[in-house]
Amino acid sequence: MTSALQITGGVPLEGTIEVRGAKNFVPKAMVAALLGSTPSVLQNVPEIKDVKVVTDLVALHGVEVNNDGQGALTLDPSNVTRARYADIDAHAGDSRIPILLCGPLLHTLGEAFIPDLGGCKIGDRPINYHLDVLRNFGAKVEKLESGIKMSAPNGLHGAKVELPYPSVGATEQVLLSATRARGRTELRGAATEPEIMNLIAVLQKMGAIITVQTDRVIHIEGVEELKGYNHRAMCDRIEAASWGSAALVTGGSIFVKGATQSDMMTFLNVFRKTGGDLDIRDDGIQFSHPGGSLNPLVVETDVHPGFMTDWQQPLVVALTQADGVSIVHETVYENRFGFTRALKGMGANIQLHRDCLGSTPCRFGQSNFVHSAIISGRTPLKAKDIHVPDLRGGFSHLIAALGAEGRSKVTGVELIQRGYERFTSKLEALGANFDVVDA
Ligand SMILES: CC(=O)N[C@H]1[C@@H](OP(=O)(O)OP(=O)(O)OC[C@H]2O[C@@H](n3ccc(=O)[nH]c3=O)[C@H](O)[C@@H]2O)O[C@H](CO)[C@@H](O)[C@@H]1O
Ligand SMILES: C=C(OP(=O)(O)O)C(=O)O
Repeated sequence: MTSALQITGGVPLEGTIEVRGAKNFVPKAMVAALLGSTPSVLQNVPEIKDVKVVTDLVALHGVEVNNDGQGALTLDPSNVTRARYADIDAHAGDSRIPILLCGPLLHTLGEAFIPDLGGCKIGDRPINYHLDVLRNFGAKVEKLESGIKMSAPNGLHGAKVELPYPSVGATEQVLLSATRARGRTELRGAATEPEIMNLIAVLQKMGAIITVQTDRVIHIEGVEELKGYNHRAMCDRIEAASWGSAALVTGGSIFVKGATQSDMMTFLNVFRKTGGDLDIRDDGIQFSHPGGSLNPLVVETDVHPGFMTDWQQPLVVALTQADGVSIVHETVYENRFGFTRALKGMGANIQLHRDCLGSTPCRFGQSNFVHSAIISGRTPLKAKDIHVPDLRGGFSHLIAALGAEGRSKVTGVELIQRGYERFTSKLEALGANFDVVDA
C-alpha cells in the first residue's frame, strides 16, 4: 500500500479488536525452525511485513514455508543446502532479523552472509555484541562492503559469554547459536523479555537444554540434533499496549482480545496510575478512558521487567492529555524522541533534555544524547500533516491524529505494517473516521 490516511480526529475509539502473535517473537521462532531436522509448525502468526520479510529470507535459504492463511506456518528446513550471497540484500527488507540467521546457518552449512540490517532508526543500533558472541563460539567474521561473511568450517563450540548490556537480540543470538554447539555455554547479563522466554520454550520443545537462573544467567547444554516444534506464538504485548494508549488519547474504550496480563504487568500498572480503567479477563484486556482528567507520570523505560521502550511513544501521546507535568527517561535507545517533533507541531508541550531525568542515571547521560522528555499537559492536539518516521513513532502519530481536532493526512503508513496487523481494518472496527487516500 503506497497510500496515506486522511484522519478526522475527535472520535473516541470504541469496540473490540484482536491482537495475534508478537512481531518481536514470531520471526525469531521462524529462524529457530532452521535448527530442526524435521518441520516446525508456528501458530497465531500475524500478517505483518516483518513476517513476510523473514518468510522470504528463510525460503531463499531453502526452507519450504507453507502458510495456511489462518495463521499457521509450517517451516520445513530439510532442503537447506547452501549459503546465499546473491539476492539476500533484496530480501533483508526493513528487518533486523538477518543477523539472527548466523548461528543456525553456521550449524547447518558452515557459512552465512548477512547484508546491511534494517529496523527502526532510533539510535545507532550497532551489532558488536552479536559479532563478539559469534566469534566466542568459534565463527570467523569477515566484514565486506556488501555485508558480513561468516564461516565455521569446524562448527561452533559452547563458550562463556557476558553481555555488557542485556540486549534482546544478542541474547537471542546466544540461544540460537549455543543450543546445537559442542559443549556448554554460560551467558551472563542476559535479557529476559517474555519474547525471549517464548523462544526458550520453542527451543526446549525442539530438544534443547536451557536453564534460566534468577540473576540474568542462562546455561545451555549443546545437543547434536534438534527436531521441529509445534508452538502457538505469544500475543503482541506492544501492539496491545499501543491500543491501550489509543483508548486514553481518544477518550475511548477498547477490548484487546488476546492481550495477556502476565506479559504486560508493568504497562498495566502505568496505565492505571495515569487514571485509565482496566478490565483484565482471560481472553483479553479492556482499556478505557474513564472520563475526567488523566494523571501525569514519571516513567523510565528499561529492559524487562521494566517499562518497555516500545511502549513509550504511544504513551507519550496519552501524557500530552494528562493534567500536569510528566517526565519520560528513555534508557534503552539513545535517540528515540524524534517522533515528538510532529507532536509539538500539533500543539503538544514537550521539552527534550540531554540529562537523565529519572532516578537511575543511564548510559546516555554522559554522552550528550537527547533522551529525556518533559511533557506538560493537558494540551489539546490540532490536526497536522505528518510523515511516519518509524514503527512506534508512526503509531503514536496515528493516534495523535485520531485524538486531534480537525483533519490530518498521515503519509508513510506502510511502515506501520511492519508490526501492526491490518491496522486500518482495526481502526474501522473501532469507529475511527478516516479515508485511505493517495500519498
Ligand atoms: C525485532 C526485535 O525484537 N526488536 C526489539 C529488540 O531490538 P534489539 O534486539 O535490536 O534491541 P537490543 O535489546 O539489542 O538493544 C538494546 C540496546 O543495546 C544496544 N546494543 C545492542 C546490540 C549490540 O550488538 N550492541 C549494542 O550496543 C542497542 O544499541 C540498544 O541501545 O529489543 C528492543 C529492546 O526491547 C526493542 O525495542 C525492539 O523492538
Ligand atoms: C524497534 C522496533 O523494532 P525493530 O527492532 O524491528 O526495528 C520496534 O518494534 O519498535
